[in-house]
Amino acid sequence: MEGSKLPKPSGLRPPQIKATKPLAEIKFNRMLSNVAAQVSKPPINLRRSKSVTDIRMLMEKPRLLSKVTNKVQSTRPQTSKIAPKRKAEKPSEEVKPKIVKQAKIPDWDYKGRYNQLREKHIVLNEEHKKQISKLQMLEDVEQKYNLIQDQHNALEKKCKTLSDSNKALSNGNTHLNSKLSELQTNLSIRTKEYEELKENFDEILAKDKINSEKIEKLYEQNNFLSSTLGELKKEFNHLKDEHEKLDVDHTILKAKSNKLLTENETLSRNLDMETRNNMNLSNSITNLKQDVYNGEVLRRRLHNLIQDLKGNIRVFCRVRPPINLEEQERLQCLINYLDEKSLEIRKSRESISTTSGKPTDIRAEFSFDKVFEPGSSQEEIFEDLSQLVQSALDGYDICVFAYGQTGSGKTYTMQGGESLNEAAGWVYEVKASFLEIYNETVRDLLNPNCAQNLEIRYNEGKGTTVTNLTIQSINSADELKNWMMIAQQNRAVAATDFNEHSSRSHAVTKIYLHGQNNEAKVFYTGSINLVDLAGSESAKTSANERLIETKNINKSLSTLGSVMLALYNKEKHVPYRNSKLTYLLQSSLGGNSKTLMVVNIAPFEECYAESINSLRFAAKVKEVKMSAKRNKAITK
Ligand SMILES: Nc1ncnc2c1ncn2[C@@H]1O[C@H](COP(=O)(O)OP(=O)(O)OP(=O)(O)O)[C@@H](O)[C@H]1O
Repeated sequence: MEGSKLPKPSGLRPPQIKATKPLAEIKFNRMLSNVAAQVSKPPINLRRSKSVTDIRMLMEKPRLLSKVTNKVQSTRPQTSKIAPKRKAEKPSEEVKPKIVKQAKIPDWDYKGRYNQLREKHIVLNEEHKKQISKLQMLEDVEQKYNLIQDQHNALEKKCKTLSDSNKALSNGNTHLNSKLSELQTNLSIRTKEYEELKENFDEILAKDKINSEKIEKLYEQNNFLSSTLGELKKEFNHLKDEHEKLDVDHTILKAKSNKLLTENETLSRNLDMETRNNMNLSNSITNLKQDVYNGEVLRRRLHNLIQDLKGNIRVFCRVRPPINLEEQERLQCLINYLDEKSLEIRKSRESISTTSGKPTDIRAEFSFDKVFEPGSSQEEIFEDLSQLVQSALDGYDICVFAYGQTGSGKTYTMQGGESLNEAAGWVYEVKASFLEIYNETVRDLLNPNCAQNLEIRYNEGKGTTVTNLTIQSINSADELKNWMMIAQQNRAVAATDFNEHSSRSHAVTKIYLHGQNNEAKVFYTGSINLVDLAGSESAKTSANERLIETKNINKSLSTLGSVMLALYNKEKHVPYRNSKLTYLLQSSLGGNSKTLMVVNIAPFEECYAESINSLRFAAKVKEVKMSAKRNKAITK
């Protein structure tokens, strides 16, 4: 400053200047060294001094400031709104005066030296100005520094406070840590407990689900039961009403009951008497039943005795009537029915000799067990036949033959009905078989197309049987008739000169009877053979093509006669085996049977010869006597 006020050099020789450093420079240097010494000293109160030495310090301020700022920042929370620190300013190098080394001017050259100094002065003057402005700036900085220092102090205080709080927090933290570990332990225990509880809870949930389902079902049941209960309540009310009514009735009935009880006691006494009477009656019934059975046994014995007395072979004669106008116009024999057992037969009047006036034909008289006139009915025939049926029911084998020439009425007679005796505690099981013998061959009339062989077998104990023969159970007379019709339709039918539908075979209907008396615990087995014989006309009257049939028929019929005769003569050998018919009927023609022969004759004169033959044959049969033995009664 002083330099700027230096006087202008005169034209004189410049004063001698010692070769020492200029004064300003020396001062300046001194100042700098002071500043340096101050800086190295311990901190000072910056406010106290505003000297140039302090300037040096001030130059150092940014560094201190930055240190303080850094400390404050490290203690201060990040959210502090303090303005960002200013960039520390390095001590400017421009402070040092830039002295250009110049060529050494000789001491004597004052002017030169003056100029040189002048230049230096100018430079230093400028430098001074700069330093002044910088000083000004430093003063500002100082103010700021003071402000910052205050802030720093405040911050330090705060920092201390914070440190204290930090310590307190640290202590708290330790406490909290111990608490935390405690809590963690608790937490693990609680977690375990929680897991257990969770498991329990899950179990409970599962149970709850099941229970919910059960509850739903129970709800449904409850609803159903509620509705049922409602209905039951209604019913209950209804029943209650009825119960009340019944109560009333009950009272009335009780009164009646008491009355009846009294009556009952009286009746009870009477009943005891009745029971005693009933027991007496029951005993009487048992005795009577026994009497009935004994009477039945006696009746059977007597019946059989009568049948025996009548003869085991009985012969009926039946004369059939002309059945239509044409037959009525035909010439007829003269038949006199002498009584119910005999008849006389002869040719019509036209046969009487015109010369002698005496009949030219043979006059014949026959006696039988019964003679049935043309007007007699099936019922009349059956009335007599039924005695034999009764014998069959009593355990005898019965054989009923219808003998006679073709068209004489054999089949008609055999088709008569029958009734079964179910009286006196007897129950009968009836079966039937139907067969025919045609040209010595046996055929099942219920199974005419049967391919199997039907063979007749005779067994001494069992009687005669036919292999593969159909034996049909019969439940009523109508059923039997029905089967008989079927069998009749299946018979071999062939036309003959005498009867268009004449049968050319022997038909045997066998009815098997099994009688059982459950009270007496006995049963009998008997049978009825209804034999519809083939026509008995002689061979000469038959058509040629039927000759073989006729021969077979006549052979079997003559064998039948021979068998009868042998039985009549009590011959040892009876020729049953000579024909299928006699072989089949062996057990029914022998000693253990009762036989009825119905000889049928036609009333026509042209049949006279055959009628005489038939009547003679029947008369012979009538002579045969047999002693029939009843099948043994089997007691259960
Ligand atoms: N007592 C009777 N009353 C009424 N009609 C009868 C009587 N007997 C037989 N007839 C009738 O005479 C006819 C011949 O009778 P039926 O066929 O019974 O003879 P048949 O001797 O059995 O002959 P065949 O040997 O050819 O079998 C039949 O039309 C039958 O109805």
